[in-house]
Amino acid sequence: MSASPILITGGAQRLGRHCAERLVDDGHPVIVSYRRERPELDVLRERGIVTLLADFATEAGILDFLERLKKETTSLRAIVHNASAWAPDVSGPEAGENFEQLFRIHMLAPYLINLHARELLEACSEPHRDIVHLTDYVVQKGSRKHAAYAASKAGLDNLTLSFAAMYAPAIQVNAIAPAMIMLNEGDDEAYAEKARAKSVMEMIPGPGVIYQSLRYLLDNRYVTGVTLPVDGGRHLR
Ligand SMILES: NC(=O)C1=CN([C@@H]2O[C@H](COP(=O)(O)OP(=O)(O)OC[C@H]3O[C@@H](n4cnc5c(N)ncnc54)[C@H](OP(=O)(O)O)[C@@H]3O)[C@@H](O)[C@H]2O)C=CC1
Ligand SMILES: Nc1nc2c(c(=O)[nH]1)N=C([C@H](O)[C@@H](O)CO)CN2
Repeated sequence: MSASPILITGGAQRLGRHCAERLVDDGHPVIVSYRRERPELDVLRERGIVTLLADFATEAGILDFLERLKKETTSLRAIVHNASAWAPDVSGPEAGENFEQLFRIHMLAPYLINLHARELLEACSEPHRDIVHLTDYVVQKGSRKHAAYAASKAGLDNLTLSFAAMYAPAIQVNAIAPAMIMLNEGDDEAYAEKARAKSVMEMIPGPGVIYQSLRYLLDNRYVTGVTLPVDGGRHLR
């Protein structure tokens, strides 16, 4: 019997892409969802990664993705909810739509995918099945410029508890809460220096630390309903 794939949403770039490639290196079949076509996706396809188009900005987009996911596979080893928009708050008439879009990407998509793909996880013949939510350190603290983003990630963090209780013991459900893992294009040295100074580890570690955390959750048989902070000790500053 062939191994069940691991689904990573928003896996075309940065942390999701790094995890997808490392999982393939470790021998796992992988499915990634992507929103925008780009040449880098061909590199993933050449490595055997299945790529599925998905836009979680609308409920229809989420349900359409689920339909195509079920045509692609009959089982899943794990789901990693990584897709995200780090959209700043806006004022004026677009504020409500911005909030609702972040709610759909960070909360409604994981909620509906967890509900509708439960049967795929239960069909996995391996002993471990996992759901992992990528949240954010700001869930604890709020954010002056990304309040809607932080609130929707806080909702995702809370869903970790409910799904962990609902799906135990068959499926473990946990969250990873990162802070400053990778700079964005256009961030300058002054921004990087400020970012490094926010944690006691004083570094910008890169995506390897997220893969290590994901690997830990995938391999562990007794951890569920927890949020694993990966933030360089922000609370100690
Ligand atoms: N990077 C960091 O330092 C930190 C990251 N995190 C969290 O870790 C996770 C990964 O971070 P990072 O790699 O930086 O994330 P990115 O900002 O690179 O986003 C990941 C993917 O989400 C996809 N996405 C965005 N909007 C939608 C949508 N409407 N529908 C479907 N997919 C969408 C994008 O797809 P496409 O590219 O195809 O448009 C993108 O590739 C995220 O959940 C993030 O919030 C938390 C704290 C710090
Ligand atoms: N979806 C995303 N979420 C976050 C990103 C990002 O690029 N995409 N970036 C951050 C920052 O690195 C932040 O941790 C430091 O300013 C947070 N979330």
